[in-house]
Amino acid sequence: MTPSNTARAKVPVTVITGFLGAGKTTLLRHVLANAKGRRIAIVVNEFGTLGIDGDTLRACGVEGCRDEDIVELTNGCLCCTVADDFLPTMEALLDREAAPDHIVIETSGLALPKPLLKAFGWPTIRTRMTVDGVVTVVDGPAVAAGRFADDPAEVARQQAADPSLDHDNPLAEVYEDQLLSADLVMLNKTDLMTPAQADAVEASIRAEIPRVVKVVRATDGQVDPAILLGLDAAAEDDLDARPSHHDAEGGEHEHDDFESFVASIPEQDSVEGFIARLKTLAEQHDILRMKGYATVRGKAMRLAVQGVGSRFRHQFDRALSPDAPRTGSLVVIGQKGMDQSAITAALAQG
Ligand SMILES: Nc1nc2c(ncn2[C@@H]2O[C@H](COP(=O)(O)OP(=O)(O)OP(=O)(O)O)[C@@H](O)[C@H]2O)c(=O)[nH]1
Repeated sequence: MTPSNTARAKVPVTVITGFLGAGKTTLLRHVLANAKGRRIAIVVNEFGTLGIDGDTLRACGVEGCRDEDIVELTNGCLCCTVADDFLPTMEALLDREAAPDHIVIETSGLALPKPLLKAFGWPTIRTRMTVDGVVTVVDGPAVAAGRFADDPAEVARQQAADPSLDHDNPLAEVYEDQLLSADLVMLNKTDLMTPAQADAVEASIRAEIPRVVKVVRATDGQVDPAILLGLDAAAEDDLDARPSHHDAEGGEHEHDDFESFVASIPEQDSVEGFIARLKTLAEQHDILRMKGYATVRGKAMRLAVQGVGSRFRHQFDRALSPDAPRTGSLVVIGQKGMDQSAITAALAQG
């Protein structure tokens, strides 16, 4: 049986990765809205315990996106919970009466894709699925603003002190590992960039990856799914071409460079005042990501809030039941050592 026939006997899996807030869920909603009758199962992995992404997808109201087709794995990165969570989840999807035509896995924004790709070598799933491709979503403006770049002087200083160290910037390591595993890179949020900035970011992406990968530019993940699904990469058999900062450590890695917590939000007086306070908090505490829901005095709808760094989007997304508590919750994700009590106290103000 030729490889492509063998691959056809397997359910194709697309891994969507990319740093916190790059636009993975937004892309996923777009793929689902344009599934063209394909039965797509979704596995959503969250770093925090509040399943915001799964909730966002369920709210998308897309015909091809049934609740039972969305599997949420919260509280930990798939790359660390492969044996406990990931494998049983994938086997359960395959054992369904009507197995999906395609499975799409959205990793957490802090996941390192390579350990996940290795899991597809496990005997129980190796003969039944193949990694059709790894799609890495890049937050273009964040890269343009140097969010993941190392300070060259600092790296030189550290390397002078310890030649084996290439950098210890946890943001850069995660970002680079997510690029190094890619079959296709989606340079997203081009609406927030000049063409020259997008060109520079694309050049930096290509310089980072030691092989030719396709780079597509997008806004709100609006890329034809036919470009993303059907790459036929069999990435599980191509691991050597996808180096990782953590190969040297035997593939083991922790996420103790980052932390997340869920903060309760009392009813807010106004949307404007609430968002302005969130922006200030994100800047003061270098918060990487905030996402969740709030209630606003006099409003019968729930306010969905999404923050990437100090950039926020919000919308009233669904009606609140009259007897629902007038409180909200926000997942806050940052680097280790962020002042959780100060952030919690600031968010506790109405
Ligand atoms: N301006 C702009 N905002 C975008 C674009 N794509 C996504 N966003 C916004 O960026 C925020 C994060 O988008 P998500 O799709 O939730 O990002 P994510 O990668 O799934 O985030 P995590 O799962 O937390 O890592 C949301 O407010 C989106 O509306 C884009 O192309 N342009």
